Amino acid sequence: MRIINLKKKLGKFTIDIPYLELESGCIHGFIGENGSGKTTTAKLIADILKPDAGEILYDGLDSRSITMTAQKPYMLHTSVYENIIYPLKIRNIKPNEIEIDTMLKKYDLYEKKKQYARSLSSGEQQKLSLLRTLIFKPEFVIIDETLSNLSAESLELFENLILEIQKACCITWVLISHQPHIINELCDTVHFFANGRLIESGKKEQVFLYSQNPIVKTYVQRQVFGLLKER
Ligand SMILES: Nc1ncnc2c1ncn2[C@@H]1O[C@H](COP(=O)(O)OP(=O)(O)OP(=O)(O)O)[C@@H](O)[C@H]1O
Repeated sequence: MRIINLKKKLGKFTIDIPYLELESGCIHGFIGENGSGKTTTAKLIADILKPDAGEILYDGLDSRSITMTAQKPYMLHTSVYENIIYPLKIRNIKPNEIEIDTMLKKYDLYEKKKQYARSLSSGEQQKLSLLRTLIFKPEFVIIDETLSNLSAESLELFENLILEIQKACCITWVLISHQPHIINELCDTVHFFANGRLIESGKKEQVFLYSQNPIVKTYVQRQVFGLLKER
C-alpha cells in the first residue's frame, strides 16, 4: 500500500504525509508522541476517514478487508460469544465452534462465553476485541494500542498469536503502540510520527539505533530509559 500526498485537516490539526509505503505481509509499527497523528493516519488507511487531498493506493487490496481494533474496544450489548462471532455473522460465514472454544480457552475467556461482554474487565475486553478481529482472518489488520493494557502473560500469548498468524497467512499489520518492546519484538519496520507528519520510516534497527532525527532520538532515549527505570 502506498500513501501519496495525503492531507487531512481535523480542527487545528493537519495530517500531511507526502509518501508512506507499507509493504504487504509485513508488521509495521506506528510510533510517536500523543496526538502526533498515528490513529488519524490509520483511520485514513482503513477508509474510516476520507482524506482532503492525496491518494491511498491499495495495490489490489480491497479497503473493506482492512480491520481496525479501536483504542477503547467497542463491545456489542450482548454476550462474549455473540461479540466474537459478529464479524462472521455479517459476512454470512458459519462459525467453527471448536475453533472458537479452543481460542476462548487459550485466552482464558471460555468460562465467560455467555457473560455480558460489557461486564468484562478492560484487559478482557481488549483480548475479546483482538480475537474478534482475527477470527475472520482479515488481509490487513490495524491494532491501535489494543495490546497495551494486557498483562505480561496475555501479551506474550497475543504476540505469539500474531507471529503464528504471520507465518501461516500473508497478513499486513499496523501496530500502533507507545511500548517500544512490543514494537521491537513484533515489527519489521517502524514509522515515526510528529505533529501530523511522518518524520522517519525504515527498518526498526535503523530507526531505533541510527536515526539522526533529534525528535526520534529523544523519544527512543526516553523510552529506553523508562524501560530501564521499570526494572
Ligand atoms: N475529530 C476531530 N476534530 C478535531 N481534532 C481532532 C479530531 N480527531 C483527532 N483530532 C486531533 O488530531 C490530533 C491527532 O490525533 P490522533 O488520535 O491521530 O493522535 P495519536 O498519535 O494517535 O495520539 P495517541 O498516541 O494519544 O493515541 C490530536 O491533537 C487530536 O486532538
